[in-house]
Amino acid sequence: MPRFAANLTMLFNERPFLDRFAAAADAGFRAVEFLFPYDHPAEAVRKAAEAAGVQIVLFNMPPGDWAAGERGIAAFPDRAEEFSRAVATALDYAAVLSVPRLHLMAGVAPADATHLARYREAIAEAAERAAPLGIDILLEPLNGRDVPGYLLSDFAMAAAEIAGLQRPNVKLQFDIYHRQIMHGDVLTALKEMLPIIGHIQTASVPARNEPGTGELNDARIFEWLDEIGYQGHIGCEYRPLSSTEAGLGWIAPWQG
Ligand SMILES: O=C(O)[C@@H](O)C(=O)CO
Ligand SMILES: [Mg+2]
Repeated sequence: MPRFAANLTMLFNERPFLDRFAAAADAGFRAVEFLFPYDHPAEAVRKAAEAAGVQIVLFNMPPGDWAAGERGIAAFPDRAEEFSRAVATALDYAAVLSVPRLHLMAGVAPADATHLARYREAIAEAAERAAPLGIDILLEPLNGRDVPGYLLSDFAMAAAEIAGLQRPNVKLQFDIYHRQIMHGDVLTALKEMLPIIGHIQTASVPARNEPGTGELNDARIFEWLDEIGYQGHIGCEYRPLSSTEAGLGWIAPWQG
């Protein structure tokens, strides 16, 4: 049976961030993920998750100036010091929150030799510092329609980077929504990439709403993940069509 994690950046965001943990638990979720916890002290986030009885399975490292459109700083040679501080911040939060994986965003940058070399160096640094804490560093290709110019939009490139780095705690964040927009062939790719997948996320395509409302047979994909032996969580990273709760009918058959 697939295990779903509510993405608290997109779901239950009718409420303040710290209230979303209890709302997710009330809706039957036992796990959550989100983009960024950094507006709140780690201890406050830990207490909210603990009180709700939910496990936090993923969040992102600081991405630079998100409001200004930045989507990561890893690929920029002149941001190396800021990147090192971001690693420290993310690892501090992950330790308090007992979170086993962090998404490292590349940045909106050309995939030229300079940016690629720095990207690899940054991933290696994050992986090296995360390894003793048992934390995985995840790379997620983002589709080029939502994030034009993002350095990592190709799943084969992500797989090649992970293979090239040869660090067991660097893994792929396979977001089915981005995969379908960029390449399609979702079932085959999930099976082939399973050995390097550290986390999966889902949403309908193309509108990024509830599973079951788009062009893919999402129920079949969830069955497939069981068939191929995926053991991790599936992050529900979609924008509800109306309220979060009103749109949760799709999950009933999977909540046991
Ligand atoms: O798919 C996404 O957009 C997220 O998983 C993310 O981390 C970057 O926006
Ligand atoms: Mg995603």
